[in-house]
Amino acid sequence: MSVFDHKEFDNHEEVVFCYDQASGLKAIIAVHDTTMGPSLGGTRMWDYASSAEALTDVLRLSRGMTYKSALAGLPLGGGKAVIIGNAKTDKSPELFKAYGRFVDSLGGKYITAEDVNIRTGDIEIVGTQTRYVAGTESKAGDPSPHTALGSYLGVKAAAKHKFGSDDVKGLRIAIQGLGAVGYEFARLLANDGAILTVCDVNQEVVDKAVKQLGATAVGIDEIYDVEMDVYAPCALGATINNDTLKRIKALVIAGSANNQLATNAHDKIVKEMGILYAPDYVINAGGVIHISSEAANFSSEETAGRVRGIYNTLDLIFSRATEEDRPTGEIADELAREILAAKARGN
Ligand SMILES: NC(=O)c1ccc[n+]([C@@H]2O[C@H](COP(=O)([O-])OP(=O)(O)OC[C@H]3O[C@@H](n4cnc5c(N)ncnc54)[C@H](O)[C@@H]3O)[C@@H](O)[C@H]2O)c1
Repeated sequence: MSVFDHKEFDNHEEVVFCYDQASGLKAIIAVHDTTMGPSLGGTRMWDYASSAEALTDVLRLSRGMTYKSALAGLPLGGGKAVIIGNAKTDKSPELFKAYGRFVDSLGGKYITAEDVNIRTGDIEIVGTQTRYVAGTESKAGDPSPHTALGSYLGVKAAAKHKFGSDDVKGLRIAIQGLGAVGYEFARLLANDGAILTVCDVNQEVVDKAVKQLGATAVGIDEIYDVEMDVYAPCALGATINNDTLKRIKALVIAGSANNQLATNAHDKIVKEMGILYAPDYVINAGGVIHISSEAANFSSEETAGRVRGIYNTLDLIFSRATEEDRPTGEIADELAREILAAKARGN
């Protein structure tokens, strides 16, 4: 089957298959859309069962980056790359150098950064072969605090629409995952008087949240059953699915995780259940805003202002979804397409 007939093909501008025999590199770079600017998106390393699975992932993820950056108001397009391989056994300096040469061959159409299983150290090696890298330790650094801030503001915007006030004091928030983003997100909410229930596979961070944030700890499978106003997925993808929706009692879903909905159909299902869902790529855009500050030369004030803008973007999405009685994810996609169309027309 050709890429053009692939179900996830969405007018991608360029899809590059990268192979380097000496290092064993097998990667796919997908540049989805450069209407707004050069495409930016992380590189993911995953032991895909097949190259077809890798292609599906990179086509879908690169399209998501176009929408994410457009709605975050960034002068950047959407791209993404996947390296096919086992992150524990297949990484080598030669592999990342070979990959860097492929990134460089695109002449700046694609700027790469970290994603799942890729660390800043790996990107530093890529950066020895190309200047089209972002999110390195020596430049923008860790995006997680900005992702946490944007997600916290997203909860406030959702609370305003669902509960009539964006004050989170007294709101019962169930947080799944207390990692780089989740812990800071929890801290911001606890500071405002939210009542937290948390879980993580790492007992150390759970104990810390209990002690420092006054959170209640539950087991990783119990999180779906607790009494909550807001469910905040901050760990895994696809936790909003047919099974968990039978258990989640929240009226708001707002968290930092990527790909929260198991399928696109769950956008409509949560709406019909009366749950207000903050579309994942909108609420967690703080990270890409942070990383793009390097590629787009934003000052730290401008970056922070753009992260704060996530509140207004979600406010707009929630208002339009209510007025038109439509799912929030559908509205977010539509707004992103409107931004791209206006730019293409030169407005
Ligand atoms: N870091 C960013 O700036 C950023 C930006 C956008 C989106 N995201 C998304 O936000 C989520 C969190 O990112 P992060 O950077 O904090 O990652 P992280 O790896 O630092 O934290 C993830 C946490 O989830 C925990 N976890 C794993 N499996 C779990 C389970 N079954 N139940 C509960 N907890 C579990 C881990 O122990 C870890 O503490 C991810 O989905 C990520 O893709 C992160």
